[in-house]
Amino acid sequence: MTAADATGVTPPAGVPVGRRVHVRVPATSANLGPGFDTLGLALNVHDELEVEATESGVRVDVTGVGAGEVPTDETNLVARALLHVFDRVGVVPPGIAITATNSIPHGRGMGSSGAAIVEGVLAAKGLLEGVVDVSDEDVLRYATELEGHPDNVAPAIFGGLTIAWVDETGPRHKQLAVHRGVSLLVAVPEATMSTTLARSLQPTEVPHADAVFNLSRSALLVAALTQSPELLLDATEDRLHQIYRASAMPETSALVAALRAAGHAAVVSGAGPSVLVLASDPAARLEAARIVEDRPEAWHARLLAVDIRGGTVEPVPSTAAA
Ligand SMILES: Nc1ncnc2c1ncn2[C@@H]1O[C@H](COP(=O)(O)OP(=O)(O)OP(=O)(O)O)[C@@H](O)[C@H]1O
Ligand SMILES: N[C@@H](CCO)C(=O)O
Repeated sequence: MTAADATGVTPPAGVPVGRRVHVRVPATSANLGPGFDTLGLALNVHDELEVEATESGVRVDVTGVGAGEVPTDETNLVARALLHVFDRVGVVPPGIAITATNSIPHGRGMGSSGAAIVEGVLAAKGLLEGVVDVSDEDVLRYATELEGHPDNVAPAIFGGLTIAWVDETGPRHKQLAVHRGVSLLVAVPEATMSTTLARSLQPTEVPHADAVFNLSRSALLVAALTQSPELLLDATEDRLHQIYRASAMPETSALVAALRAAGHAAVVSGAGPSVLVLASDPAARLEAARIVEDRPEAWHARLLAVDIRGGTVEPVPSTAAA
């Protein structure tokens, strides 16, 4: 039983020490050309982690991407997201031990920060099972509060293609299945690009004609990705973000231009510097991969698929003797 505090309000019971959850979250590619801060696609590259409620403190062990680079205390982005949820639901957090095995490249435009945030939020949801209900809509809300825009976190949570928007109630989403003819290529460079830097290059106002241009292309893109892949080249044109960021990533800009000149629907993936190609058939994807490999710069051409499952959290049975 939980005792009432001095105000007479009964605080929620805490999370039992020893409870463990397993979390798996996909990489994402946001914007998809014209859908700035709106469209996103989940990719079949995943971070996985185990999170345990402990007596005290926050400890993070990282294997794979980010090992030796990201913080291993409560300032780690996954830990921050987890603690944010406890704060929002008004439950005192237990100690936390996070063991992460990461595969999503950082700062490349494959949604690593959005994935890390969703990892922390889903871990909190799993640890809070039976204590406080955290719905899928809450997961989207808490993740967007930290990421600042919903276009990466929505596909990381729900999988597939997502349209995300924000109204007076908070972030919302619609998930869609991608046409089976669409195949994906992501060209990943050595260089990184911080999303914060990329966003600082955006103007606060754009010409009305450019806004109309992007409205038409983003509406068309939803049709192209779900029904009519032959329209992908026209549907991935953009005037709202890529031109403003091009000077910060000239090699990305040159690769997008070369691929598009050869008829491939290439766009900057997220805030860059990776390039996403939405190919309308597997042969076109291989031709695009050859263009990527022929560039003078070092690009890693990754043939990927759409993740349709989205982020998951599962309880890990206790190994302690009953
Ligand atoms: N698994 C993780 N654990 C801890 N910190 C992470 C993790 N993944 C990403 N980060 C943090 O997020 C930063 C990258 O975020 P940033 O938004 O700049 O790029 P991105 O999310 O990879 O790309 P984009 O938003 O364009 O898709 C990393 O440098 C690191 O500080
Ligand atoms: N919509 C975001 C995606 C990257 O986080 C941007 O382009 O800034």
